[in-house]
Amino acid sequence: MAERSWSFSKAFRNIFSGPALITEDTWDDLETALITADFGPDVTESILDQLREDVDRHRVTEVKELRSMLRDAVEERLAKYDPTLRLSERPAVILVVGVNGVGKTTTIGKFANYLKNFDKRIIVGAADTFRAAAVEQLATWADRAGVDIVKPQQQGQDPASVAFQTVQRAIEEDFEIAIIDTAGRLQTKGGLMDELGKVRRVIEKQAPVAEVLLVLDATTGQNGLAQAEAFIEHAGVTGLVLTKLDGSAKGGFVLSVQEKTGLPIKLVGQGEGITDLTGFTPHVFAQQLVG
Ligand SMILES: Nc1nc2c(ncn2[C@@H]2O[C@H](COP(=O)(O)OP(=O)(O)OP(=O)(O)O)[C@@H](O)[C@H]2O)c(=O)[nH]1
Repeated sequence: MAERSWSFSKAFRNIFSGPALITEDTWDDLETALITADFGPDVTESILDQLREDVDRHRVTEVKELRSMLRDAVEERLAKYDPTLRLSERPAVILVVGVNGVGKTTTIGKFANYLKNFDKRIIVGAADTFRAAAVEQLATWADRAGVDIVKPQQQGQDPASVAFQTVQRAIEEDFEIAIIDTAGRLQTKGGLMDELGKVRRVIEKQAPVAEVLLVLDATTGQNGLAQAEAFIEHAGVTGLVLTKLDGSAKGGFVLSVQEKTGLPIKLVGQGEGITDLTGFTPHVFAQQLVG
């Protein structure tokens, strides 16, 4: 398996190249490595406490044993959150939200393509109506994925009306899943949330919202999280999508973002291609992260 940019194994290799027995230096090195990988101070401390306890209890003395212990600790923490997408409603309406440029439109294209592999009938809605380019970008992705799209009739049309029309078409024409793109610009927090609130209310006249997915750019780490705070507080987010993990050196963000937000990661983007999106599997992820 190719080593990923965010994998922790390089840092771990450095720890391995030191003495074979666990010393205070080992713990210092491990702490530095965890912080560098953006686990954040709280998660780092908590993992170290847990490992020290386990090392004492099981009388572990060798550095190499720490690796599998760390892998298990990371997996156990990742698995506390349920990554299952709730798509059983008909239609299952998914709202995709997040700040500018995090990869919402790209994610929708990849996600539509991924769902098509399960023989689902998908429609996407371009409710980011302020930028003509945003609508065209989604149309290109819809085309690539081979799914239908509802576009605004004119630029600047009320996003809620595009969302309404998307869900209406889904119901009338038996689409199983409707994925709605929303504007990413960070206006005043109030304006943005009013707009999203309206989109939601209008959808709910016809069908419940199955998922509100908040897209986060993994390369921005903890900063990106601060920017997305308004969505987490007000948009009724049900799950996270981490994009651009392929360009990130900070795999620890994956764990700290779940613990900080209390929200499960449901999808992971690792590239710009249409197949570069996967579901989130704690076991696989912990394996790739720790090595
Ligand atoms: N490397 C990499 N690039 C990505 C990934 N996801 C998205 N991108 C790139 O990120 C850039 C922004 O993606 P968009 O999908 O336009 O982002 P957006 O959130 O819809 O942007 P706005 O509509 O402006 O809010 C594009 O150049 C994408 O190709 C990913 O997983 N990996």
